[in-house]
Amino acid sequence: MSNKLNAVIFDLDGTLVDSALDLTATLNHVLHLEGRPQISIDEVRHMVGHGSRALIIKGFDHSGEVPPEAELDRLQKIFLDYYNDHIADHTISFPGLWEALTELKGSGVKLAVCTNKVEDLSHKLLKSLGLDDFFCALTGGDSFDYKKPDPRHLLSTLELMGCEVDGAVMVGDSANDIDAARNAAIPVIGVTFGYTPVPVTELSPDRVIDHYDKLIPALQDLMD
Ligand SMILES: O=C(O)COP(=O)(O)O
Ligand SMILES: [Mg+2]
Repeated sequence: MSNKLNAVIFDLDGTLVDSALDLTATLNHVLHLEGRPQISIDEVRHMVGHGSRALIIKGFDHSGEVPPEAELDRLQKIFLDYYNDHIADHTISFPGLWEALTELKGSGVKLAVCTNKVEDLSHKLLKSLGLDDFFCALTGGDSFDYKKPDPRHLLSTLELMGCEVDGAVMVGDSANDIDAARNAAIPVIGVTFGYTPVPVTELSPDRVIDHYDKLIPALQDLMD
């Protein structure tokens, strides 16, 4: 790998932002409308990362039958409408993120977001949190016919950034991020504060950080 860092691609939920409260409230809104019991934030934390439809399926599976596809279409629409209105009620960026992004961008590294969340809503969330200006590209779960863990999701994001695999690093919280990066031959940093049913260390990312003040040292370490 080149020893010059050119691009850092971040996952969104559980990596850049702590969105579990708003995702839980949205899922509970849909469950309530369907007469299902509510679900706790700790359970939802283990269900995020595969997009809203997967979250709805896991949420319903938790208390009984998963609705058929046509019903899921209707429920996903309700979910996305409600989430659109509550996307940043409680969602915040993780500590130290702002400082790390400022330093990276200031040193000429291109930054992007690659998430399985819907692209429009991801833009809206970053804008609501004042983070959108840091990123030169954002791709979502509906941007292409493929999404993480498919490596093409990362490779297409890099293409939009005008960057090569060489000199790029992925930062993520779950297996989808680590698998996508591995399959794209991009080194990956795992964050311990995100949403994953298994500890991120068990997924064997190239480096692990527990706070954004460790990001730049970890990136430098990877480039050595
Ligand atoms: O599950 C989602 O909606 C998105 O999750 P991600 O940002 O971690 O890819
Ligand atoms: Mg994530």
